[in-house]
Amino acid sequence: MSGRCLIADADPLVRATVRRLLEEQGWEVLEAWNSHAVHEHLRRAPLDVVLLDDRLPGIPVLELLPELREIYPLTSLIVLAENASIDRAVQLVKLGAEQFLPKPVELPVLSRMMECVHEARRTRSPPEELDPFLGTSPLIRQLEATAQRVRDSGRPILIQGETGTGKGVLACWLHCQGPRAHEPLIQLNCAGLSPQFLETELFGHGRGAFTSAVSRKQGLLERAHRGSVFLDEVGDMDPLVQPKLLKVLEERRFRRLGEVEERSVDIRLIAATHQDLIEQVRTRQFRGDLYFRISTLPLRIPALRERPEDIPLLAHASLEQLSRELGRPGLKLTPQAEAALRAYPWPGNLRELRNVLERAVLLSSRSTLRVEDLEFNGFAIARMLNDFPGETEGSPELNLTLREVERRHITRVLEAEGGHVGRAAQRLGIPRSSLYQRLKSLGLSSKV
Ligand SMILES: Nc1ncnc2c1ncn2[C@@H]1O[C@H](COP(=O)(O)OP(=O)(O)OP(=O)(O)O)[C@@H](O)[C@H]1O
Repeated sequence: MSGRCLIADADPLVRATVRRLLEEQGWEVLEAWNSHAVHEHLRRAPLDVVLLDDRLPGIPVLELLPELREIYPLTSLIVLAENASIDRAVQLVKLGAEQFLPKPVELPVLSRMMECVHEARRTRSPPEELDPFLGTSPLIRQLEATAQRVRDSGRPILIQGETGTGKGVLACWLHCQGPRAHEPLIQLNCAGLSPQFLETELFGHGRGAFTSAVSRKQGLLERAHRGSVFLDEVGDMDPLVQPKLLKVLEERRFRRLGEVEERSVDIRLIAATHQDLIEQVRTRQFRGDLYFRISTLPLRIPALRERPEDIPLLAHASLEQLSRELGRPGLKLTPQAEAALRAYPWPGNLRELRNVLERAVLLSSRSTLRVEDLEFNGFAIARMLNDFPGETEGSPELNLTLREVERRHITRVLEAEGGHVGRAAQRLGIPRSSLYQRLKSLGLSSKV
């Protein structure tokens, strides 16, 4: 058996006994005598299992467990407890303990438990990582090249892109492929958070900082020490909190709410937004100094409609994933269904593509999906089915030429944009001049 485990117990005798047993089983064993040392070990390198004494000095185990669960979801936590009741065991498991073992520890029981944990970890399939750069379009190739260049820099990164373009997926890639990969990645969505909640989440608070602050709380920045913080929807960050974030980025120092003592922290910020931050700076919703600080390395993820040539590849990758997840091998699309996917403007981007395909797979018993299996959102569905009608034998629309399909699609996008050629061209992913040329060659007018 192999794996890295940590025995966290203030009693050196317990540590030595457990260490001997586990080393005989082939585990690499580390020791900690308080909660601080547990965090230190976990920060340095990933651990498969942490054996945690219920009365470990430092942060109380009831606080430590959910914290570890959140920051290190892949580490198994086993609590060792003296005179513990069933209620206590249930409470510990609810807070994130995977197993519970009464003290004094019976070594054969511990040995068996570690074998089970090892077996469960061995058979647990790793979460599937999504490739943020799937596609051959110049826009996505350029994004990958820029992301590769900025990946290893410790400077803040700003990811911009419409909803569902994969900003979160790219943030994970930047962290997991970068030099901080073995340190925590902590994520927070700033949308809709009150300034006080956002501040305590980020910076933590001291005891009595406000009425309900009965104990001290470590903020996300501290938990992300040496790792990365992913702040999603950073454009929604309350203006009261923005200068405090700027201070952390510039001086690497901050204060917990209600404390005077300054703490230092080393984090890499990855921020994301679907908003136009420059416009927000202009309207004074976002501080200019913070914008300049976080936007030195900007990455813009293109919308799906700007790279329609990537849609078939992305759709097939999603179908392969769905095949594995749902046990439905050989999922495919008819050429007409593929064309319908390419023609749709995808306001919800990759998230919507995945949803449309998942719904189609779940609702259809066919393994080759047809146009009528695809259900697009709202108004688009009627139009899509008009343009790409059912694939029943002999359907006259099957005889539509590509030119006719193109004509119908351009008309539809122009209508949706109220005849605005610039915006329609953007949606179609082509330059304005090309759209004018196409309108002319198809005998269409931009007036709708
Ligand atoms: N590279 C990708 N390959 C396949 N699917 C993807 C990819 N990127 C994103 N998705 C799909 O889109 C969903 C949304 O991704 P993500 O949350 O990263 O987008 P986002 O831009 O952060 O969205 P929001 O603006 O709403 O926060 C994912 O759960 C996944 O289903």
